[in-house]
Amino acid sequence: MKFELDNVELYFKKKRILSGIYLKAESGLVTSILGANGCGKSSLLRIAFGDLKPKYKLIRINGKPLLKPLYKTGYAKFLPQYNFIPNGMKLSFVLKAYDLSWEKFIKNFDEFEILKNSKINNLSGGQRRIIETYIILKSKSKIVLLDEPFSHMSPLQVERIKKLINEEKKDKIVILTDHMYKHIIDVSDSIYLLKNGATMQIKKLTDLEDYKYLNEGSIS
Ligand SMILES: Nc1ncnc2c1ncn2[C@@H]1O[C@H](COP(=O)(O)OP(=O)(O)OP(=O)(O)O)[C@@H](O)[C@H]1O
Repeated sequence: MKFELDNVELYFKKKRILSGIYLKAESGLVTSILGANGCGKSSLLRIAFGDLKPKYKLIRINGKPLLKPLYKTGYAKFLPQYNFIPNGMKLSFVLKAYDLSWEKFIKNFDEFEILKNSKINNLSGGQRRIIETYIILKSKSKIVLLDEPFSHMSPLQVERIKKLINEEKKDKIVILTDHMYKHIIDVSDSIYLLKNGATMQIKKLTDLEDYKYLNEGSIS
C-alpha cells in the first residue's frame, strides 16, 4: 500500500502553518517527520488522519484520491499526544477491549504482569504511553500514525517499542514524529524534515545539519 499526502495548506486564523507539503509512505517502511517545536508535525498527522481539516489537501492511496477522512475508511489508527484510553479501565480489560492478548503483551513487557488489575489512570505517564503505543501499533490497521510515541519512556522501553515498530512495519505503513531524533534515525526508512511549513526529504543525515535542524557535528 502507498499513502501520499500532497498539496496541504493549513491556516490558523490568518497564519499559514503548512504549505508545500509532500509525503509518501509505504507498507514495510517507517516514515518519520522531524521538525522544531510548533512547526506543524502534529497538525500534519491530524490532517493525514482526517481529524483536522485544512484549506487544501490531497490524499492518495495507491495513487487514487481519497475522498473521505482516512479515519472513516477503517485503514488507520492514530496515537495522539494526549491520553486516549478512558480512566478507570483495568489494564487487562484495556487489552481485551482492543482485541489484544494479555499473554502476548506480557511476553514483550513482563513488568506489567503485576499491574494486571490496576486502573489505567493509576499508571505512570511512561507506563500509560507504552500501553497506548502498543495498542495502536498492534492494531489490525494498515496505517498507523504515531505522534511522539517515545515521550515519557525510559531508554529500555524506547528500545522495545522500536523493536515492535520494526516487527509491525512488515505489513503496515508506519508514520511517526518525535523529538528523539536519534531514535527516529535508527527506526526510520525515510525521513522528512518539516520547516517553514514545507516538507523536505532527507537524502543524507547531514542534511539535518545543513537545514539547521541539528547543530553542526551532531551527526557523526
Ligand atoms: N487549534 C489551534 N489554533 C491555533 N493555532 C494552533 C492550533 N493548533 C496548533 N496551533 C499552532 O500551529 C502551529 C503548529 O502546531 P503543531 O502542534 O502542529 O506543532 P508541532 O510541530 O507538533 O509542535 P511540537 O513539536 O511542539 O509538539 C503552532 O504554532 C501552534 O501554536
